[in-house]
Amino acid sequence: MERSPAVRLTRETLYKLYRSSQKIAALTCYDATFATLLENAGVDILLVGDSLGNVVQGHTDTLSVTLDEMAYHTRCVARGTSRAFIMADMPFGTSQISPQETFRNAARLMAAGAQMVKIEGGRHMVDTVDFLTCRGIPVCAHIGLMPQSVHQLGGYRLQGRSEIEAERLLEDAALLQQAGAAMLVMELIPAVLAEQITQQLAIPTIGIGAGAACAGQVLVLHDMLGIYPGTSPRFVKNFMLGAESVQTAVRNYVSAVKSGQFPASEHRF
Ligand SMILES: Nc1nc(=O)c2c([nH]1)NC[C@@H]1CN(c3ccc(C(=O)N[C@@H](CCC(=O)O)C(=O)O)cc3)CN21
Ligand SMILES: CC(C)C(=O)C(=O)O
Ligand SMILES: [Mg+2]
Repeated sequence: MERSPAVRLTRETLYKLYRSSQKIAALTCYDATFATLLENAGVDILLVGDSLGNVVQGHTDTLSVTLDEMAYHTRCVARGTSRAFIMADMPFGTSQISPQETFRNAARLMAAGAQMVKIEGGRHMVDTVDFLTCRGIPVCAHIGLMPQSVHQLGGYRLQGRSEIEAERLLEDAALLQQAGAAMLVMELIPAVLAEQITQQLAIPTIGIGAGAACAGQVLVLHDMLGIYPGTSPRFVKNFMLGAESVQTAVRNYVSAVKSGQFPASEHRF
């Protein structure tokens, strides 16, 4: 039975895709026009990413993006959609102090139209994930390369290379799921590790630079349209090449994710 069009795609619908082994297609989105386009092209999750610091604001990292800015872009995306699932990033500095403060900040993004917030961090975010989840805010955890920690990590580098690092990420994933995380984004980790983590978990994993075994994939919109200046990371594919319109490019991305064709071996580590 089709739900009424007024009802937004729910987390249960995403879980249904996951349980029936259908891949979840996600893209970042920052405004109403693209929100409508992506929704009509079949994108399951619109992520209002703090990557807007790079692609919208022209910064070289995501660190200066504010909660007000995230709420503004979340409102723009929400107005452009009627059924897409909207996830919003908690920007740098809004989830680090305490679970209480994080809840207050996350509530702003939920009020702006998000159905779930995403928080960068491993085991040290367990209390926060539990606090939010118990109080009605679904959380997507984000491990591996955490761009908000770029100065700690020493660059946008592949994570989980050594056995010790890989073991730690496996444990982080299990702890975050146990704390109530509804989904898990894994960024820039070896494909075999992402596969192991995906198999270990009962919640959907969404990969970016994490191979094809994840339950879903996400890319930055401007990267997959080939319009972000500079050289792209290895995990990016330009879907505008050979496509006659933006709509077609996005549709091709959705089918490539659903069929498991993307990411191919040249996009993995
Ligand atoms: N436009 C855009 N796309 C993104 O994917 C993105 C942003 N902005 N802003 C926030 C972070 C930064 N990200 C990045 C940035 C650079 C690399 C990168 O250059 N990676 C190289 C080296 C990997 C390695 O071998 O260690 C690569 O080839 O993928 C990866 C992720 C991901 N996020
Ligand atoms: C790349 C995705 C996962 C993200 O966090 C963002 O766009 O900010
Ligand atoms: Mg982000």
